[in-house]
Amino acid sequence: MEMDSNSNSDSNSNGGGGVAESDSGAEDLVESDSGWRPKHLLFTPYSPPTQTQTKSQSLRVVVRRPLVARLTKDIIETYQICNPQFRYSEELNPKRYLTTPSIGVLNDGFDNVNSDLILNVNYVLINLETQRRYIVKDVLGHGTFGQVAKCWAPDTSSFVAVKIIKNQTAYYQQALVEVSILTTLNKKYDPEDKHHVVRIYDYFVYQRHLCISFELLDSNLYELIKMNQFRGLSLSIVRLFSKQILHGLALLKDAGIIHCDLKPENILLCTGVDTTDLLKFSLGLPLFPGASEFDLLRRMIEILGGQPPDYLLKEAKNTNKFFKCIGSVHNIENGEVSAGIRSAYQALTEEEYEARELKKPSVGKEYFNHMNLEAIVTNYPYRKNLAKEDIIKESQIRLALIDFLRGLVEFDPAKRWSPFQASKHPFVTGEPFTCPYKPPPETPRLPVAQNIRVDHHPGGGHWFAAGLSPNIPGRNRVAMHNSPHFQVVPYAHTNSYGSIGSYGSYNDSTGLGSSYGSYGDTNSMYAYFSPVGPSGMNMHVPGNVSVLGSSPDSRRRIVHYSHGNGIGISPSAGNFAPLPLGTSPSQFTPPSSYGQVSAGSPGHYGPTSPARGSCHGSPLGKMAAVSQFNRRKGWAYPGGSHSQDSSSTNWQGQSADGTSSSQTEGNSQLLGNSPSHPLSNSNAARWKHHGGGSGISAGYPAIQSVPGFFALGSNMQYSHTGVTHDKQENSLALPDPGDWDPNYSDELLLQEDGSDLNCIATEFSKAMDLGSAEPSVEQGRFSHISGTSQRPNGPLQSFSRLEMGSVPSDAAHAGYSHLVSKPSHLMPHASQSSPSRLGQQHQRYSHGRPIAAVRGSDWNPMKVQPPPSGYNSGTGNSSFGSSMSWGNPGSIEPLYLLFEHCYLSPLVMD
Ligand SMILES: Nc1ncnc2c1ncn2[C@@H]1O[C@H](COP(=O)(O)OP(=O)(O)OP(=O)(O)O)[C@@H](O)[C@H]1O
Repeated sequence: MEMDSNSNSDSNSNGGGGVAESDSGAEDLVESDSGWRPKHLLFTPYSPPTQTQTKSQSLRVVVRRPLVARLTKDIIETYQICNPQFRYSEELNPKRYLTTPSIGVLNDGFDNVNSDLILNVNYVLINLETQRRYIVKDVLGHGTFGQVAKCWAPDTSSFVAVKIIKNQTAYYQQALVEVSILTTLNKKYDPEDKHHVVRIYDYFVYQRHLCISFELLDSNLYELIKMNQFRGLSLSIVRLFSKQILHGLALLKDAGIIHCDLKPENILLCTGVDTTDLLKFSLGLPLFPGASEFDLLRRMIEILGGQPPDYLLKEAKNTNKFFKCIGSVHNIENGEVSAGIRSAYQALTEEEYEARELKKPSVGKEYFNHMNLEAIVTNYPYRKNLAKEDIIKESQIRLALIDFLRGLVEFDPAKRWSPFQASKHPFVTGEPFTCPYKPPPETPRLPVAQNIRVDHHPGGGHWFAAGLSPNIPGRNRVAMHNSPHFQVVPYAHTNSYGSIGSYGSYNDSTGLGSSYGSYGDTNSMYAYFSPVGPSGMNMHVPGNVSVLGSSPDSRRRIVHYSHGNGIGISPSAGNFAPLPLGTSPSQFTPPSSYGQVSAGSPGHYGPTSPARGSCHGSPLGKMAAVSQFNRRKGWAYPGGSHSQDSSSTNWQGQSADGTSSSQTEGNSQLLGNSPSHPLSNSNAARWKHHGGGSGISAGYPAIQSVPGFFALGSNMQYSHTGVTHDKQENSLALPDPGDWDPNYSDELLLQEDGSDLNCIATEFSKAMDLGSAEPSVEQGRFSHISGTSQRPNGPLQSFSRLEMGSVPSDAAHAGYSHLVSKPSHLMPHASQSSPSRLGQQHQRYSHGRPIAAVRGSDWNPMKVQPPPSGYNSGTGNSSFGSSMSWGNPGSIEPLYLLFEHCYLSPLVMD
């Protein structure tokens, strides 16, 4: 072959040369004409080649492409040289599947056995309404709800992350809630993208899968910690993260949203973190690596030196499971706790628990020799070779950290700091720490949902509007839904509640430690809903009452959300449906004995899935569980339930007397003093040190973030009002979980608590018209971004500051029409005029999640008992057990505050 013979020429000298060159051919001609003339050859005057020469020359073109190029990027050309008949066609390419398993067994072969859309590289997702295309390039991650793919959006010449929801009803519906929440947060609460909430760009249905397009972010916190070999992060990074997370939480609080799945995987980084800063200090301590609820509670009581207050224990569902009554509950009859009076409850010992429950509790191993927070933190070995003054400085920061943590994990929700209060802590602000921290009064909150207006976009690529339905056995594509008047109405589970808090992953759910750290306010919200009204949301604000509705027509049904119910958490964040699927176990937890939704478990749902787990079949999961707490708290949820029709698949109006007393922000101020944390509880002392312990074995339930103690943002209360509710007329035969979950039964739902038939807000998603995630472009946004350290390379898209769902009409007004080629659901951030964005993304992804945290040799190893020489210890002691092993993420319980479905994207180094 010509290519082969020429490949021995001096191609190496021109490895990166052009496609074809003719130098050597010319030399040959000269030689053949005049023989060998060594000296003169180089300087022979130029003369145009003769015809013969030209012909000869064309026959001897040398392709000086390097072999590797010819066999890779030039392979098609090479093939054609080998075989002139060869014609390339993209279709001949073998598909590189990104989804596992990749065998199509559902949804006409589009979905695998897990109801995941089978993706391959270059698979094109299309928003059929806008014709916007998303070309799949890679998979970024998996979650309970589906896959997240890195996609190229040709429209905007940018990469985005597209979450492709499993083709199942519950997931679809819950994902719509995610869309609602994020749209609201983006547009209404954080139009300038200052609060570290991921931006949503678009959503649509493709091949029966709801697809949600997000800004592309980077690694998640779990990956970062993992890369650092689970040794924690430097205090400065912890501080930075805390600050940004708290800002995000504060926003959620204002929006009346509770994040129920805080875990490292749900904190995404914006850019690579400067890992050199990891070299200063590390405190990667999983404070509560509980292997079971019992174990978790035991650790919390021991390490924090207290226990939940009696007024909570009195109401908690599972108090009897973990506590024994040792005193009179008289003093707490009215929800009061008298200071100084010994608790009426004492935590069970391991033996007592076993005797009561007839099973041994799973108990994980102990990592610390010191069994209270102060000792653990202060005795953590200092980095070796640290100068004395640095040790003093760091010890001060550690004290601040202890106080900070105390405020976050305070047992008593009445004393627990709000995100805003926590964000002012010296540990976060970097100010000198004067112990104890006195939090400032909570800022007055915005009335929840006030002025929110969500346009209804029935044709907006919606699943139903597109005439599609999820893959529900017995139900096919739903043509009847293909109506402009159709409004997505999820199936109803008005009577479903999981256990309190976010511990669907436990084998035994506890009633403790839920997210009851909220205060009510006196605002109320009405939600109007019409099954037929194509109109937008209509707000009416009578006094301090905000109204969220979808139609003014007479068929509306009204829900009155009162925020005046005192301490207790909103059952549903009011204007959003609860999370029907609960949470997924973090990777950062012990292995779960429950099967999380996994690629290999078709039809199996997460531990708090609609079908199983601690929700007892509840599709509502934790949000609903919270309502149960409120319901039990008389002042939080007065009166009984008055569901109109608990079995209806449609929106169920709620009634309430509206007279519930309010515990307003003022209360929180009063109660929000610096918590004192005396190791007063006798239980703390009673917990034995389980040195070495039994270790964490497979089959342990996953431990979520500590239930309740991290849910700082909650303020919406749900209560009954006297409002009557129109019955939904257009009752659609919407799917029941029994249709798709073989293990579902109504009995299971009722089994939990038959009185809870009108548990709140799962229905709200029915009333929640999803505004399109249409962005607008604002001049200010660009300058803002360039002027701040927040996501400097982040998206330049912004949603309208106006009403949610409004068409992106202000782009032109803002003078940015040149950036928007056409009205777009997608942000224009990655337009050609935004090279930094593209560059950034490239940079981020070409590294394949570029955060690399390499611990220097001067780090304290985590296995430090006794501490290696050269380590300083603040007290001269090492506090770590010799058995401590940090290599197994499964044994670590995170101390991180994380968001589910409202991803924070916090991490840009100052
Ligand atoms: N915008 C994004 N940019 C980059 N990666 C992302 C983005 N969104 C999600 N991911 C990756 O995909 C993973 C799964 O996403 P996500 O948590 O949203 O799914 P999920 O089904 O809601 O998960 P779960 O409910 O189990 O937490 C994340 O942990 C993250 O690694």
